[in-house]
Amino acid sequence: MAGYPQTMVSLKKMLTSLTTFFSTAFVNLGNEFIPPAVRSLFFIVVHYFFTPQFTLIIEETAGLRNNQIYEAATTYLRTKISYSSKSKRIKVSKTNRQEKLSIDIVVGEVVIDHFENIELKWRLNSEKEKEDSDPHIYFTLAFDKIYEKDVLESYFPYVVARFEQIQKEEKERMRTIKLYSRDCARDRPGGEWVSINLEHPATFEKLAMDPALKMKVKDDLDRFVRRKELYKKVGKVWKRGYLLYGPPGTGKSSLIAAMANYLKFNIYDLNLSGGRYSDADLRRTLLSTSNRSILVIEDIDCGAQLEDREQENNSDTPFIKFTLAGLLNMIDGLWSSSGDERIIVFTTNHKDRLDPVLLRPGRMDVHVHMSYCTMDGLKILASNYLDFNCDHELYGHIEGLLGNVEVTPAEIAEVLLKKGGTDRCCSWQTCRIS
Ligand SMILES: Nc1ncnc2c1ncn2[C@@H]1O[C@H](COP(=O)(O)OP(=O)(O)OP(=O)(O)O)[C@@H](O)[C@H]1O
Repeated sequence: MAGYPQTMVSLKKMLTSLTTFFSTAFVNLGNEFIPPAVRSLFFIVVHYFFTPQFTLIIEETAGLRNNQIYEAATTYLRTKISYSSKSKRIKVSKTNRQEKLSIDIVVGEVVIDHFENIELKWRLNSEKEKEDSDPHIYFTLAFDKIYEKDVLESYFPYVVARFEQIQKEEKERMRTIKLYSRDCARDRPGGEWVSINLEHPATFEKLAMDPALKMKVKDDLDRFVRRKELYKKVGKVWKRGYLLYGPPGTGKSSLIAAMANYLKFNIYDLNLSGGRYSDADLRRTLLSTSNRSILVIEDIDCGAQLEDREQENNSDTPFIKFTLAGLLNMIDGLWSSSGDERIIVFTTNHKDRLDPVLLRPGRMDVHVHMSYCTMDGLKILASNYLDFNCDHELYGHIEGLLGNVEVTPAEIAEVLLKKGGTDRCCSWQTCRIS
């Protein structure tokens, strides 16, 4: 209470004592005679009149710098506006780059927030010193005086933390995902990473694959990104390996794009058959990938370029052909010192050709079988390409056909792409799986 005038302290004590006295007396005397509804009304009135309110003023700047609380409140209160019954007007806007409407508090409006059991009334104010001067905009925050310490020591840090979290999420949403591949035209053996923006529209929702498997992959990714502390605790490199296997055209590349879009991770596409790498080249290549990324090594069964380590005789530079196991050991070694939140995805059309040692957990933790099209997959494709979302009389017939033929989602997508856009119902009737 240091810094408060003595009269304020006495006033506070008196009001608090009065509140306590009236409440106790009322409880003791009234419990038997007064109906509960009247009793609660009494408590509201007592609380309203006898608990002193305290108001804080939060200006836009603190000296020459921005006031962090003001900035945090502006963002934080947007998440509270719709819940506040007191707001009669809100500001709404949307630019053509925004997906959603953004809403803002309007000058003069009150936004109510609750923190633990404290009710907090925010109000945005505007004042002009002179007719032609710029308006002075500031927040006031009113609450019961008894919670002063809680507001200053717990509520404000909470608002700032929420603001930082919202900002982080916003940044993640806006992040452009890059697809890196090797530019082998450069002088260096193995080339350099060059990037383009990944504009692959694949999402988990649009992928034609077994719904349970899709959910399993999504859950696994969620668990992986949440478990930073656990990986640290058990001394494991924070990485996860996926093996996607299945015939060509079943959506392995599409799944990788969906994973990148979902996690907002960049993709590094390492085509080992396209470059000639010495040990040092490969190490440099891997070290120049960033955290929060997916390293893709496609078609790992195409072993011609991944035979046993051997040195080529006809060159001064020791170019080396790698075994996959050698490459993975190198990755483990490098990432154990510099890699965080890394995903490595291998694809193959022939899982059976891979050395079982490579398939063990820790190397390839999750095996995902991308299969020929099933009825569930077909319905998703029909919805993607024809906006067709209900059952169709032909579905029974198609299900029978799918049981007898092996057709990839890519093949079906191709047919639907040709048919889509015209008369949808008619085109659906004429799609044939042959
Ligand atoms: N499961 C799927 N869901 C939705 N679309 C798919 C699926 N599989 C294939 N497609 C469509 O077919 C195209 C080719 O598929 P994709 O390249 O993902 O297959 P892949 O299994 O990676 O083939 P490959 O083994 O030849 O690389 C995709 O761009 C997409 O339009």
